[in-house]
Amino acid sequence: MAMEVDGDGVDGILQKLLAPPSPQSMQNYYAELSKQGAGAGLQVRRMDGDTGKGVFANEDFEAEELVLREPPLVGAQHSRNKLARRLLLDDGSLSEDDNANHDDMDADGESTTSMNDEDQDEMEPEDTNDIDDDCGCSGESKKKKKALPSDARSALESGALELPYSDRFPLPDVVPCKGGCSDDVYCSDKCAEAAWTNHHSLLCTGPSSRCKNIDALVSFKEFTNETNDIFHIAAQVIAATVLRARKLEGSIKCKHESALLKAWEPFAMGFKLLWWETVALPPDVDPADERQFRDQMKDIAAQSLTLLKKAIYEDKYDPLFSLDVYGRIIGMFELNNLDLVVASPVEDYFLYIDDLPPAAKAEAEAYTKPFLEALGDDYAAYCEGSAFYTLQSCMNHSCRPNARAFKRDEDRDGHAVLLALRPIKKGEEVTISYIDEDASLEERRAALADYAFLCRCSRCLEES
Ligand SMILES: C[S@@+](CC[C@H](N)C(=O)[O-])C[C@H]1O[C@@H](n2cnc3c(N)ncnc32)[C@H](O)[C@@H]1O
Repeated sequence: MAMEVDGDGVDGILQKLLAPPSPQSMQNYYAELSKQGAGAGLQVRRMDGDTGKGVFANEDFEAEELVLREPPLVGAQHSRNKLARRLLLDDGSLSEDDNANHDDMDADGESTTSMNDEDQDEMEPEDTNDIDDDCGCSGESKKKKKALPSDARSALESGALELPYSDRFPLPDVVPCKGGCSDDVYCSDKCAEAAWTNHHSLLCTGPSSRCKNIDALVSFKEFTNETNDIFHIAAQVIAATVLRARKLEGSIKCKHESALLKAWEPFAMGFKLLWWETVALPPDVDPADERQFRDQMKDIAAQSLTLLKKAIYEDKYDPLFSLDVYGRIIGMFELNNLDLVVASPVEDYFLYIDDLPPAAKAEAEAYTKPFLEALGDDYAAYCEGSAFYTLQSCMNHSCRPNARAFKRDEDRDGHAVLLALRPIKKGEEVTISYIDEDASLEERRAALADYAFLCRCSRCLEES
């Protein structure tokens, strides 16, 4: 059945989905966000020249003052991190509970954020604020592990053994997915409900899923895990748009086109370039093979889209499922996302034991040592993912930034948190650094190549 269109035809709607938002719609959208309390004290404005839009202070901020705290629009834990954690659990970890809550970015838990530019082969977190770069990710364990004696594991599981001082480290509840899949778990019913309503009901592989072809969805997820996590996020964007468009049609009798465009609005605001044309050429690819490399990336994206379409395609929203839109969603994420790192409560527990006075430590370690040996370096495994934030993603880079992403003690969830690095005056642009700004001009330029622009900040202009 052909798509029922309201007037512009399928190509016209596709063009509207791909077009940058008009200054008026942008102003209305961000003003509405601000009314809802997001980014009060900030204003998004189009910049002079070709830098697109930027974020400006609408009030004075003191040094170290909170500039922005906002929830993610979409995000996911890296599948490699998830799989590694599952292996870790099978391998005899303390309890499945330590994996709770972090599979979804709305979850509670201590986390750090940083601008992310990782490629499919580079899963290292960069610049994770208050956590060392050597993150001890469970996928990269160095210390040799020792199998956990089975009696120790079963004693813990049956409740016969309680680890010393563990009552001081209450682990969050694990809320399973509403649809019955085992792909995701949540920290609360609210969190599970929000993900279900937003995107997960269409992307769930469990018995109550609203996806019409679960086998295809499973194939899509397997393909994504093997190739690039970014496709999980692109699927979330598409599913969220479809679900919102359906709701809008139901509630205000919007025709398909208007419902689709309205549902797409939050993503329409994001800065978008075609992913395969934007990614920086990896150092091991000969520049002479650049075209071939980009075509390969495009081909992988096309394969993943074919699988996703088999699972959740709706002909009335056909333009949303085009390769052009898919490539720009991925490009938007690649250029704008933040890394999110959630520290494991298991690490806090072992550090606490390590810090006990000698006698108490020796007594506690009689119980904890086999568990620590079974975990190896993974005792400190973080939950890592990345997410897209509406306002933070509008912030331009500066090699002399006046704000930075940082988690304070009270920021124990997946929100992006930005603090002023120095006093910021009303009317001044708020900027963050996407890279390590302590590097030389040449190194900074090389690092920013991943973001596909030549920096025109005041420092680069001075130094060049
Ligand atoms: C995360 S977005 C920032 C918001 C963006 N200006 C917009 O219109 O949505 C990153 C993009 O903004 C532009 N940009 C950010 N910082 C810049 C800078 N210092 N110099 C030149 N362009 C910059 C580049 O095009 C970059 O790819």
